[in-house]
Amino acid sequence: MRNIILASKSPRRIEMLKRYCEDLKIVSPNTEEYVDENDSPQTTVMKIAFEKGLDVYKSCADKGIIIAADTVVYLDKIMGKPENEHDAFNILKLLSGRTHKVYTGICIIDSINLRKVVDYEETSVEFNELSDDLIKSYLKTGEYADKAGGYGIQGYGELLVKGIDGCYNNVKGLPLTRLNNLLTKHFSHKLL
Ligand SMILES: Cc1cn([C@H]2C[C@H](O)[C@@H](COP(=O)(O)OP(=O)(O)OP(=O)(O)O)O2)c(=O)[nH]c1=O
Repeated sequence: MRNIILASKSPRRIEMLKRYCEDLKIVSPNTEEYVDENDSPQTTVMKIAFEKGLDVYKSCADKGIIIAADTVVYLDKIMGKPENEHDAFNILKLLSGRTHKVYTGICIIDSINLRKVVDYEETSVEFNELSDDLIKSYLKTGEYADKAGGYGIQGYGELLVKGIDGCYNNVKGLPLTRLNNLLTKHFSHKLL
């Protein structure tokens, strides 16, 4: 049985993958998340996921299948985690009453057989009209801080969302179905 190594410090990614990998090894990547203005959101998340995977490939003594991911929100521009509460307020104002895309890039590296696959998943998320009062109440929960786009669909952020089209887990930061398909097709490994 090959080691599965998650290159992430995201509590959501850890929780999601742990359900399928009892002996999951977790290694935090040490990378700067640089966004090139000329890149599409799809290219951006794949590049950053690859950088995270490569960093852990270089630093981790254990060999196995390394999985890394990166999530951004896209509406008119690429949005990562808000810098502060004010930034989060402006992002949520922009998302209010509109449909945005969430992209998660996945990078899988087999450090034994030296194979690598990079891909992404896309989900559309429609937001309710958000009053300034609702945004302020939401920000008070503090949930916005470590989330792309300043909200968490799996938390109080569910009240901001009118509907989604596509993979729910992709919005939470790890598209499990796409990951399982990639693992099965390219690495002969099944999550279940
Ligand atoms: C939109 C949205 C994002 N998110 C999270 C998923 C990601 O953890 C985070 C985006 O940040 P990322 O930079 O993708 O990941 P991270 O810094 O949390 O973790 P690591 O780089 O160590 O893997 O936003 C939610 O949890 N719920 C949501 O609804």
